[in-house]
Amino acid sequence: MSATTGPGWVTASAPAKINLHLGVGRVRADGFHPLATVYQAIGLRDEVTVRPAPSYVVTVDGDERLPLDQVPADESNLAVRAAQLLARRHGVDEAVAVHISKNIPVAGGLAGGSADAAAALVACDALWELRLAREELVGLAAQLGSDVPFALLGGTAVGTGRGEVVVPAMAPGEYWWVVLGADFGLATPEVYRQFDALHASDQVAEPAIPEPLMEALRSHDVLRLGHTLRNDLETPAVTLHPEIEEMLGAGLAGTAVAALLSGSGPSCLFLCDGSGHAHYVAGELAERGYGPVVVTSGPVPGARVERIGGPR
Ligand SMILES: C[C@](O)(CO)[C@H](O)COP(=O)(O)OP(=O)(O)OC[C@H]1O[C@@H](n2ccc(N)nc2=O)[C@H](O)[C@@H]1O
Ligand SMILES: Nc1ncnc2c1ncn2[C@@H]1O[C@H](COP(=O)(O)OP(=O)(O)OP(=O)(O)O)[C@@H](O)[C@H]1O
Repeated sequence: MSATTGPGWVTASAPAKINLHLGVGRVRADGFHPLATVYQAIGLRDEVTVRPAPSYVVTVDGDERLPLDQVPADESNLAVRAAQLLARRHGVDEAVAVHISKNIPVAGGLAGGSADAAAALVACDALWELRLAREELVGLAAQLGSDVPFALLGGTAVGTGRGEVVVPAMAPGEYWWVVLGADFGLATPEVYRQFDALHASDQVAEPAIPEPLMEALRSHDVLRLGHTLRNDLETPAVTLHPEIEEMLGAGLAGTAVAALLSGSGPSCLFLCDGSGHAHYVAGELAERGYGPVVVTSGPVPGARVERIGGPR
């Protein structure tokens, strides 16, 4: 199929994700770790625009505080891989130019590449007028990366398997977060390898979702949620980069309800009691020279079409 009608371009957005709980089990035979995680999509988001082009190309702009030159500008970019996978599966022989407007820290543990892939899937679905069911897109998403299905779903959700099996969770109300970026990145596989090294001689329990956390979410109890946040990758990440410990402590000294490493790091998250409190904590961090700092809230919806231009 090569479309000659339809939209001229499509822009989709995709949110960053955080893990309110990241329980990690012993590495599986396929090299992935079994997870029991609770994801939340937050307001910090990238936008991905696709338009027909003679070949696959990618351009990037966005928040100038980010190392935008570290986002791959070739076919290794996860958004391009998403577009190519969708085209291959549905017999589309048209290539697209992909433009990413980036706000999510790169290699920061906030699943920015996964967000871009999810946005590219929904944008290309609209551009090529495929109108696929969400479940079909979720199936493709899982082939692109463990975090990509959640980037499509959004909200608050429980993730199992290697993180790709996602089920919405009951979590009414909103939560306010301060996201503190680092001036270095962390490679996810390296952090998982460090987890393995630290647990080489332990019994690693099967990961499970803690009921007190789910109860705190159901009753929208911010203080209780703060007591139940946990990330099994925090110690491995701190072992690799001890300065993360200082970053986490800085938010707590700034009176955050709780501090947590985001995913595989190095971004740090501070749970706050409302918008005013979050802006206060962010101000405290910035005053002490920490940054970049972003105030955001969650949950928000997953990847979705924002604007459509055209016709061709
Ligand atoms: C840390 C998290 O962000 C938490 O949500 C994810 O587990 C990472 O998900 P992701 O970046 O989408 O990861 P993938 O692209 O699927 O895998 C990249 C690499 O991370 C490691 N990996 C990932 C997921 C998982 N459950 N176990 C792993 O060990 C593997 O070395 C894998 O080769
Ligand atoms: N669209 C993209 N945006 C950012 N990085 C990308 C993208 N596509 C591929 N990458 C590569 O993926 C690596 C990880 O980037 P990403 O920003 O997704 O990290 P992350 O948030 O730590 O990932 P995760 O939390 O999913 O493990 C980058 O170093 C980069 O080389």
